[in-house]
Amino acid sequence: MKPVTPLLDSIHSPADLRRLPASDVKQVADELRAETIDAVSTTGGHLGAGLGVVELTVALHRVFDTPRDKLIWDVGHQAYPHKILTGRRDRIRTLRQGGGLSGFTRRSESEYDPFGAAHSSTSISAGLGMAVARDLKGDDFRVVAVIGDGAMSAGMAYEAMNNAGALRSRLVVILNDNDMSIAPPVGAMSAYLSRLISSRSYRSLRHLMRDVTKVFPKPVARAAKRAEEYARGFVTGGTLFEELGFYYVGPIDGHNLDHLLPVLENVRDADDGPVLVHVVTQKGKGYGPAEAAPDKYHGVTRFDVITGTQTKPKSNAPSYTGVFGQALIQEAEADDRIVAVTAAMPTGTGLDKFAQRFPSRTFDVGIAEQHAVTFAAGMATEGFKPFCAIYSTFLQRAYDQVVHDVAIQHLPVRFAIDRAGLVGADGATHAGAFDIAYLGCLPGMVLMAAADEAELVHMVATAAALDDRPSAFRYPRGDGVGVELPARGVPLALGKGRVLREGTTIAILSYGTRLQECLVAAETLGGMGLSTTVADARFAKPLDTDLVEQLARNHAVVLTVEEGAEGGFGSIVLHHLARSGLLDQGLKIRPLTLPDRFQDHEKPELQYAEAALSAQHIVATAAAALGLDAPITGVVRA
Ligand SMILES: Cc1ncc(C[n+]2csc(CCOP(=O)(O)OP(=O)(O)O)c2C)c(N)n1
Ligand SMILES: CC(=O)[C@@H](O)[C@H](O)COP(=O)(O)O
Ligand SMILES: [Mg+2]
Repeated sequence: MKPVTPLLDSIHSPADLRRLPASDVKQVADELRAETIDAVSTTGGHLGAGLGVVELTVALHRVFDTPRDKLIWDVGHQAYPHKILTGRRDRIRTLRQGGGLSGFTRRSESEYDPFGAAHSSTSISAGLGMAVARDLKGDDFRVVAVIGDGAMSAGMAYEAMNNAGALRSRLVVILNDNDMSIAPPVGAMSAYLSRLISSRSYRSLRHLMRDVTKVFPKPVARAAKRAEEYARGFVTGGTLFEELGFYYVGPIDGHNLDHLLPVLENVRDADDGPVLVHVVTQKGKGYGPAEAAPDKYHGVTRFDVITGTQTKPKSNAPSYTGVFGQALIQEAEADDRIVAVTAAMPTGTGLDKFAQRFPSRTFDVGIAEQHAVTFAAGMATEGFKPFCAIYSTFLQRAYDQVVHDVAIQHLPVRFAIDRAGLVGADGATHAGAFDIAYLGCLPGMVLMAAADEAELVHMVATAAALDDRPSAFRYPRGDGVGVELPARGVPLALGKGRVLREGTTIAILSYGTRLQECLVAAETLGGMGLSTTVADARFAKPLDTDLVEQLARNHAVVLTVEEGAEGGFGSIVLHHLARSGLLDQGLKIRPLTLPDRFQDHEKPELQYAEAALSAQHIVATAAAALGLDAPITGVVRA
């Protein structure tokens, strides 16, 4: 049953919220929470983070003049209540569905989203950029960046604060500290924030206001007060944020509107330098199941609001992530030099199981992909065998570390690249589209893509055995195809593919899990009288040049198929064929890749149809190369 929300029903934009009497604001927050829970129960998506910022969202839109004042949500996964308040309530039950609202902030979606996000720790940099641009233009809007404690583990946040402290531009940073990342937070910074909270505990409103008014005095008294402020910082030891040039306010109970509203009003009117407001919240606040298990309710499938039970789709196959985690445990049982590194995604990468088995050989470094890669490189110099498990999209952030710290030094770091290919509801920001291209151009890398879960087990073993160079193997989000798993992986012959089906006219060379679609396509082509070979390349680097040349020589048409952007596997094959002169003889080659555009959130199978990578698109492409027609039903590539 839909929640009853009379006040929320009267709010069509934050201006309506600002017109309500103060006595109504708490009820607005309660209704907003109920609406968020109900909406996410029908769509799935990120739940706990949004519930934790309901009061903060209401307070920010009430105090600041959005959208003229810029409100930037870090990651953007907590922005569903913000979307409801900013004119998108009518579409909130389309969240993350094809054609519906994005699960993150997005500039093209609303003027209330001044900066798009989904990868973490960008908000302070973006906010500072806006603040400095405002100053250069002589404008006077305010800029507020809301960043979580988990996101505060990333280097970018400190790069931005370092710059902000020096520039002294007017900027408000809200540190939303719920003492959680997706998993429990890790590291010294997290411990520091906990100490900060316990040493100051929650300040009374009287104390907070005294501190806040002390630091934002009338202009005449400003210089003297600044001296006093610095003196106070020395006496109390200050906070890290004060040392970086921010005025620190907090800790504040982020669910108490009587505290939030006056403090935000004061910092809104501050006209000197950056301010950091430390707000303490609870992830999942106000929804029992999410409060009890914030990790499990970070991202949810559809669920029953009464019981909290999430709908799990039935599957006959294990997830690739689970298979990876298990295969790595098997390898690590036999080789105590194997260690595992995750950047704040222990469950998402399957390393949670590895951590249970080998706690001292597992390293969760927090949201810090750059550090994760160089840390792994350092371990490799000492003879360890690091497996750095990072989603394809998040590894983008650590590209220079992959090049400079790993590849140039030929260090045998193993990259387990999860979420390779399209990921569905998280959309373009999370798609693993580029890793084949960005790793494929690096000299000396070994690159593999698993065609099914058994292949993945062998690739883990292959990487474990590769001691003299860096390697990477990619696999997608979701479940395998249900093949039998080997008891233990067997290292593959380096740079050798395999032929699964022999034909004479068309050759399909697959790299990754599209192999299943290629086999279906070959069957259809066979039915059309077109004899078709299907091969699994296994390696993009080193490329199986014998196999590629043989396919080119013995077939009229060669298709390459991959779940990656242009510039990846197909390009490597094309370069080889061009250089060896095999394109000079009239061979028809068709590289099938992801399209040259960012694909929106949608069900993965529809995304692949849109990308023209489904079996019927493979058939149509092969047939068209021979001047034949093979009609496509359903989604046609845009
Ligand atoms: C660069 C990057 N790495 C990893 C992630 C995956 N991720 C999304 S939210 C999140 C936890 C963020 O914690 P916090 O900032 O404290 O926000 P909370 O969910 O607690 O509100 C992580 C690890 C990401 N979005 N971006
Ligand atoms: C917001 C974010 O980046 C993560 O929560 C991400 O949505 C997780 O994706 P998976 O569900 O694929 O682990
Ligand atoms: Mg957090």
